[in-house]
Formats: sequence, C-alpha cells, structure tokens
Amino acid sequence: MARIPPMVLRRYICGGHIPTKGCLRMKTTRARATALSPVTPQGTRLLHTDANTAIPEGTVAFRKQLKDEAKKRKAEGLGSKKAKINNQVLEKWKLTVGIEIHAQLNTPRKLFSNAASTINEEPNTHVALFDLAMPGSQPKFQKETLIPAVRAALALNCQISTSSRFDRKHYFHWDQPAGYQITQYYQPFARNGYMTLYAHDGIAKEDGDEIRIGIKQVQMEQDTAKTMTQPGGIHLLDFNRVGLPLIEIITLPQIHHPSTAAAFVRKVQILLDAVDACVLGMESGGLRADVNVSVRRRDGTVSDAGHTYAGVEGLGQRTEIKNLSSFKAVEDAIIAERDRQIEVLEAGGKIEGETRGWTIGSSGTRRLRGKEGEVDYRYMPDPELGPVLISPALIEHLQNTLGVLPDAEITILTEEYGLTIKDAMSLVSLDNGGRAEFFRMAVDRIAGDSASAKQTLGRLCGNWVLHELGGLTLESGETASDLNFDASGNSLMPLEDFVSLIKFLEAGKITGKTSKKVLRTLFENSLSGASTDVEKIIEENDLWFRPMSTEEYQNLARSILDPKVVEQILKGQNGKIMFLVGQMMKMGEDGQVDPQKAREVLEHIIEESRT
Ligand SMILES: Nc1ncnc2c1ncn2[C@@H]1O[C@H](COP(=O)(O)OP(=O)(O)OP(=O)(O)O)[C@@H](O)[C@H]1O
Ligand SMILES: [Mg+2]
Ligand SMILES: [Mg+2]
Repeated sequence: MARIPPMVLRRYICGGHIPTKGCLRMKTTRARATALSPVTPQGTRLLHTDANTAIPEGTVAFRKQLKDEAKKRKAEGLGSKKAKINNQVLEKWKLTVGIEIHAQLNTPRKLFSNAASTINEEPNTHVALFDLAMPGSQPKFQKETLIPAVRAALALNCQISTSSRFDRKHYFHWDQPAGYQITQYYQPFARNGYMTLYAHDGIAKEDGDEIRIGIKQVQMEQDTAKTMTQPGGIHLLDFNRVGLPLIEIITLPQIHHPSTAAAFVRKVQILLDAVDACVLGMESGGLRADVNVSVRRRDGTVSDAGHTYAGVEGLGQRTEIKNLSSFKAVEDAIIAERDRQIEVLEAGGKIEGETRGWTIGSSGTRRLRGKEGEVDYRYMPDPELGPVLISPALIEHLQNTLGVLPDAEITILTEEYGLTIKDAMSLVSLDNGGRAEFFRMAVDRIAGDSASAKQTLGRLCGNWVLHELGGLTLESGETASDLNFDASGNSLMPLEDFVSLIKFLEAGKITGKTSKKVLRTLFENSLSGASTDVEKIIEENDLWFRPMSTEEYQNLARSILDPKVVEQILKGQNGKIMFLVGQMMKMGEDGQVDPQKAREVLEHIIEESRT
C-alpha cells in the first residue's frame, strides 16, 4: 500500500493522523464524532470534528422516543396480541415476503483492511486508509473472514462454491467513501440453501407444523459507515463500521405470513450464534434485516402479479423496507407495508418499486427513494481482487466441526432429557450454547446410563440451570456470556460442585430451600475466588437436613393449634387441616417440615381431642 504522508491525509479528514498500526485515529479525545455539516454558504461540504457541537433544540432522547411511541401504540391498540393474530392472513390478498439479512461476521479485522472490528468504541478510531478510499490504498482480503462465513452458509444448508469473486456495486452516499460497495454479485460463495422452521419457532399457525424457506444465496460484502442523524440536517458519521465484514443472506420470496418472517430472522440469529459465525444480535446492531413485500389478489382477477424472482413466478410488485433492527419491527413493518399496498391497489393505484423506511412504533412505512435497479448499480467485477478459492478440504473440515445445531439440540433436550420445548429453546439460546452443554454434562454425570433417571434429573436440573442460575447471573449484573458455563475448568459455576449440590438435594441430605442458599454461596464464592467445596459450605453453615422427631412435630403442631379451628375440623371442615399444615411449614425451620408427616401428627392430636 502506498504510504500517504500525514499532511496529505489531513486535507481529507480533519485532525486525522496515521497511527502505527495502520488505523486512522482522531487526534484528540475531544473529537468524539465527525459531523458532516450541511452545505456551507460557499456551496461546499465540510467535514468538521467538534465534541462540543451543540445538540440542536428539539432533540429527544432515544429512550424517551421509544417510550412515547410505545405509549401511542398502546393507546391505538396496535401491536396487541389480538391485532397480531388477526393480522396474519387476509381473505382476498396473498402476501409474499423475501428477506435479506446482513450479519456482521465474527472476525477481528475488517474485510479488506487490517483495521480492528470493534463495537461501541470511540467513533473513528479504527479506520484504515483503504476504508476511507484514500488514493493509492488497495484492498487486502482478510482470509480469516471466510471461516465464519462458510460456517454460517453450511448451517443454512448451502452449497459452497470453491471459487467465487468480488464485485463493485456503485452508489453515492456519504456512508460509502469509495462510491461503491464491494460485494459478491455474479459469483457468490454460497447458494441454494434452506432453513426449516417449526411451530415452536413461532411461525404463523397457517404455516402448519413446519415450513422450509429457501436461501437463494449468501454473499460476503462490506458494511457502510454508521450515520447518526440529528435534527437540523446534521449527520454524525462513524467510520469504525465502514468495511466490516458482513454476510448477506438472501431468501427466496417464500414467506407468506408476518410472524413467520419474524421467526425466520430470530432463528437465523440463533443459528449464526450457535456456529460462532456472528457475535452480535439485532439488539446490538450486529444483524439487520431488509424485508421485501408484495401482495397479489388471491382470485387473480386483476393481472398485477407478473413479477418473477429466481424462478418464483406470479409475484406482485415488491417494495423494500431497509434496516430493520428488531424481530418485532420485521413483523410490524411487513403488516404496515402490506396494508398500505392493498389500500393503493384497491383504490385503483399502482405499486412503485421503492425503498422504504420504518421507525419503531410508527403505524406506516415511508418512502425513502425509488428502488435502484441492477443497471443503476453498474455492477462490475472488482479488478483489484482475485477470485476467492476455498478448498474442498476446508469445506469438509468446517462441515464436520459445526457441532450440534440448535434444532438437533432441542430434540435431544426434549426427548432424552425430559425438558419442555420452551425450556429447551431457552437453554439452547443462552451463552452461545454453553449453558445447554453445562446442563447436559451435569445430568449425565448424575444419571449415568439410566435413561429414566436422565428424564427425571433433566427436569430437575433444567430448572436449576435455567432459572436458579439464570436468576443469580441476572442479579449479579454479570453478562451471561461472561459466566462461561462451558465446564472448561475455569467456569464461574464449577460443574463438579454443582453436581454434588444436586446429588445432596436428590439424596434428601439438604432441602430445596437450603440448596438455593448453597447455590448462591457457591456462585458468590466462585466469583470472589473463595472455596466452592459444597460439602464444606453445608458443613460450615450447619445446613444438613436434620429430620424432626415425632415429639418435635407434636410440639410444633400444638403451638399453632387454634381451638376454634379444631372445632371447625371436628364439625367436618377437613379442608382446614391443610391450612394448619401450611402454618406448621412456615413455623418450622427451612423446608424441615414434611407436609405428610405434619398432617398425620395434626390428625392424631385432633382425633385425641374428640374424646
Ligand atoms: N415480488 C416480490 N415480492 C416479495 N419479495 C420479493 C419479490 N421479488 C423479490 N423478492 C425478494 O427480494 C429480495 C431481493 O434481494 P436481492 O439482494 O436479490 O436484490 P436487491 O434487493 O435488489 O438487492 P440490494 O437490496 O442488496 O441492493 C429477495 O429476498 C427476494 O426473495
Ligand atoms: Mg440484497
Ligand atoms: Mg434488497
């Protein structure tokens, strides 16, 4: 790469200099954001950096915006469960949706430069010359990005091409300094995949027990810079994001219900996470979806369905809603756009091919621009990049090391470990699959080879791993992924100690209530590096279960017996006995009172008082 002297660079980006590692760093920490100012009186645009840029009047905090919008929606009755259910199918119109998902690959570097892939760091601190399209800079394909990309495509059942290419897609916008995006258009690296969605994935009930959505292709491409639009025509730009490696997953237009579309995006996120292809979910901006929506009349009376896509015929004119960043937004935007299109068509109008936008909580999509066609993009092979060659041996290796995918894991957890679908799905989605692994190792260690013990213990441990441990992680403020439930030896919840806790509980040596206390101590000790020896914790805190003698039961029973209640029971109100049992359980030490035994003792004393 040609070396560009700092002086020259400064003409392009105010205050920038070339750091040793090839990234462009803003000179002062004051320069937190780069603002692209509106057109100046001289008619030129200026880049300026100023941390003290006054926030224009009328700027509303994002959190407040969300709250206000949610309130408004509630008041309008939008988004209620009822509205959702009724909104999946329309009598006269058939909806068709195709989705493009952009997911950020789990790699340390950008796609064509060695600048670091970062999130939430100071803006404009990880930017290489090539990322800014500086004259003389050239792309250098970072081979490591292929590993997560191929893993993702394999998990989506795609065929991987051993040779693929990069192309330039031209458009002019400030978020793309080169004036084109490098993507794969003519020869993507993966094609012809599919994903199967089941009822428990949350598809519309009209789609039955399962539905298969075809994946046309998966391609690698660069991300754009992040634009933060402010009131007053000001746009803040963060070039840390420009050039980050993305995959674009393109489905066939085979989705016909809004909730199935949302379920698809959710499942892609879980799958990409499970195979370590991506690290960030929608909530952190690591995954974004564009939805393409069209409608056509079910009875075919008007010929407004002459469009075709990848062999799928008879489609209505599509519009595209870009950049959706939540599963709910996917569903809501589709419903709103479908309804808008129907309204236009029913009024005798025509749907234009457009790119549209959607804001959380709004009740309609809005036009952004006319849809660019392939001709507008002037796709061309990138002359600076050679073909991407992937050896069959690498593909085979990645296929063999994909691990158990979420669907297979859910089947194992429900059929072998007795979990409900809901618990199985929660387990699988936590800690990158590490929580489910921890659960299985714990149960296997206690149940041994017994299939029935596996079922009973599975249900017991499921509750502990999911809810009790889950509660503790939430409370401690640790992020679940930091907890590293992978039984790797330095896990924050040591597997062996957890297993002995469950064994003591199973053997009746400690009560359920005590076990919760011990788990908490275990967890806290583990965080602080203190001893996690369960037996020692129980011993030192005097927590072993000590069954009460019959005499102790009798004394406890007498202490709570109210003559009036006894009289009512003697008159035949037997239900009152359970009330007394409840009182005894409350009075006794932690979980020490066995309700069956308490009842026997109470009945005996009451019978005695009859004579
Ligand atoms: N008539 C239609 N109705 C609904 N969806 C459609 C229709 N035609 C195409 N699609 C969907 O639109 C998407 C098109 O994505 P593709 O990346 O091929 O083109 P693009 O939207 O022009 O590209 P980009 O947005 O990346 O510039 C696919 O998911 C496809 O299934
Ligand atoms: Mg696309
Ligand atoms: Mg598109």
